[in-house]
Amino acid sequence: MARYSRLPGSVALITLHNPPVNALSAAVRQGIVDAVQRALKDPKVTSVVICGQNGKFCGGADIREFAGPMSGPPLVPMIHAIEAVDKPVAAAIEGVALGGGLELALGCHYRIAHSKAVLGLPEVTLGLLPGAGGSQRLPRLIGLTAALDLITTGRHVSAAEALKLGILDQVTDNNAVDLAVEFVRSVAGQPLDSRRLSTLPCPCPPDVDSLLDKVMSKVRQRSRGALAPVACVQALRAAASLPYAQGMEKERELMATLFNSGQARALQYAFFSQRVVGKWSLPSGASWDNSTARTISKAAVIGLGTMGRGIVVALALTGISVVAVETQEKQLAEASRVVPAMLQREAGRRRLATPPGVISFSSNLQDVSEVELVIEAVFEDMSLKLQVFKHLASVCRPGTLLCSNTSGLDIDQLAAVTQSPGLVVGMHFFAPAHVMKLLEVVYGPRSSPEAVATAMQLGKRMGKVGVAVGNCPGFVGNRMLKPYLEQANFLLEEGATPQQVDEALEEFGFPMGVFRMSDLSGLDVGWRIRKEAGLTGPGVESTRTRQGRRYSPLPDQMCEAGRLGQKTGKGWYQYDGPGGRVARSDPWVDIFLETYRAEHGLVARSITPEEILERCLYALINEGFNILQDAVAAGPEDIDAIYVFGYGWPRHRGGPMFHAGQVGLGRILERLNHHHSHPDVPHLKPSTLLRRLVAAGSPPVQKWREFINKERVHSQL
Ligand SMILES: CCCCCCCCCCCCC[C@H](O)CC(=O)SCCNC(=O)CCNC(=O)[C@H](O)C(C)(C)COP(=O)(O)OP(=O)(O)OC[C@H]1O[C@@H](n2cnc3c(N)ncnc32)[C@H](O)[C@@H]1OP(=O)(O)O
Repeated sequence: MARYSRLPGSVALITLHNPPVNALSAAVRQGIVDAVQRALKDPKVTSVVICGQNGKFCGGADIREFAGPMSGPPLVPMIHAIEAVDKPVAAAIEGVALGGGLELALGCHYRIAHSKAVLGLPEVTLGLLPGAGGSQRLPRLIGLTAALDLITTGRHVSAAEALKLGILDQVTDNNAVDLAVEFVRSVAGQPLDSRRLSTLPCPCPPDVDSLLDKVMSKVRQRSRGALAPVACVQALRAAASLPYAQGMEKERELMATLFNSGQARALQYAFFSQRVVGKWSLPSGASWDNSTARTISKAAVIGLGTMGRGIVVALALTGISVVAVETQEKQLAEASRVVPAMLQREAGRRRLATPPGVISFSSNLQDVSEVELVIEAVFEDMSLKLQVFKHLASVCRPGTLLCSNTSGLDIDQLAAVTQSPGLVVGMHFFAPAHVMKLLEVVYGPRSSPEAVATAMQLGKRMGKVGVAVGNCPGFVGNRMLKPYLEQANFLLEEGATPQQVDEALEEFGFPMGVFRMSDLSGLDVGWRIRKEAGLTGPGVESTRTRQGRRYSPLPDQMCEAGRLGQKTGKGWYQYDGPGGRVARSDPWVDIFLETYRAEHGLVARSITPEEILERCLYALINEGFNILQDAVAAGPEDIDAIYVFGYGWPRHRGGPMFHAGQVGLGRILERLNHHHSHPDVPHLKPSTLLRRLVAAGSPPVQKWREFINKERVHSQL
């Protein structure tokens, strides 16, 4: 709703009230329409201020309402009516003015903000465009070029930047509502024509068409199949070339297309998933709202390889003092040189002042004795990690939280060598750790709620999307990756090339196909894991069946040939020397595959992109169902957030589990059954949970959590 009050004198104050972010629900819109009418009719009112309750102007249209039928007064005419008022109307912006919130402010004649306010039109991130006049008013206010940047990226800007761009008229460190009231009083009675943005021309550079074409091709390249960024450019083209009314018609048309698209539903689901995972719970019943996190001010990172360096930077950026330990002198010297530069670069990218002197480097593990939390990031080797944990247990003061950045080893085994297993959790970062948003917080059977809460809160401080997951080999992300990689290798055996597989996945929306990705991360990573698991190495027979399952030795043979990926200049592709980044197909790989197939009596067949997607993605999705069944992830949102934020799953496809729902669970089951019955692809046995969901009529993804809990109570899973 919106509250109306008449301030002493002649100013009407309209306060939006819809906690927590004053989203423009039907009731709020109705409240605004009524309040504006009242202000118009009251002859004593000469000017109006619109503000938001609790220091937040407005977080935009109420996204939850998008799922149902529209009700209440529509936003577009409401904002038009405000712009048409013949008494000055100012928006007093505190906290946020985002999406429809900023569009409402653009309909006002003046905008005054607190210096800490944040503004933006992030609709593109929800699969939409600013559909309440924002695509037409903003370029008229700040010019086409700046509007293209803000609207196609959806980025938030500070009040200072908004003032510079011309979005705001004034910024204050004091009370923005008081200033707005004072301001509208001072301009009461002055002509408003030049303040009505819809009546202004759109400032454009002389080469407007070439600018729009350039932005369009950039956006198409960056968005990998996402519709909204393209529609945003089309709407801005309309703003640049058409009168306002026709531009609004185009905005409405584009919005209608987007609004009904599966992509908008997927992106809105992704928005809420990100928030759902923050409300974690453990099988024990401990959860985000009944567990207390410790506030960490001093931490240590052990091991300064690529991961450790990134973690040090991520911690330092939050202002935490970090002891960075590396026992190998050469590695320590390099890290001491490289990490401060990384910190400075990342602080610059985030427009932050570099936190001075918060990192101290050491080669001595004793130096971590005073910290409150340690993150171990040594080489992925269990015996080494056990050694480090034993040492930490003896060096750290009692009560120190001990975390491991392992990407899939047993957290419980590490906890067992310490005196306080309750204070051990996994904090699995993704490379580069200071950039990638995902953090898997891994709890073992003995991890305390306090340890999980602390790791989750620390993740949030670092700007990560933390997802609490159970302890099993590979946790969630890497466990699902295994069957995906396996199918990709099987496809090579059956006749596909690495390029064909990668093209199908990139066309789907992944930034990189599976083989380009393997080349980037290094083929030896998986090789080492397979050797540890006894799947390959000296003494293991070179067959296509290992440990009772179909196995492809192709990646092992690549490693044996010294083709470890980008770092050796050769992998599934060839590069311009070691460290090269541009992948080119390599005839060597074609011959290698042909020879391999001949040796094993395999006849290459033609494989369609559809089969590639089904085999790779349905394998991954099927493992997702197994993970839900095993309660390693609390709900599909957890898996989807992990894949969107850590594994390059295209956000406009929501995540693997959401995608399964979009494709249809019945269809996924049918295709898994089909491939499973194929004599050479036995791995794709559909999960029990998937079968039970289909049997229950394929409920929507939002209902799966409840379904799983019920099934568990009735011991059906
Ligand atoms: C049928 C054919 C029709 C065709 C024509 C259609 C025409 C339709 C015309 C519609 C016009 C639309 C106009 C407009 O352009 C569209 C929009 O405005 S879309 C919304 C844009 N806004 C945003 O994207 C902002 C989203 N929110 C945030 O970024 C953040 O929440 C925040 C505001 C920065 C605050 O961050 P935090 O403090 O960290 O808090 P949280 O993020 O945890 O949020 C707290 C709580 O609030 C919920 N929430 C946040 N924003 C919204 C919102 N806009 N609507 C609903 N709910 C919101 C969030 O989910 C959290 O909820 P909780 O998890 O606590 O339950």
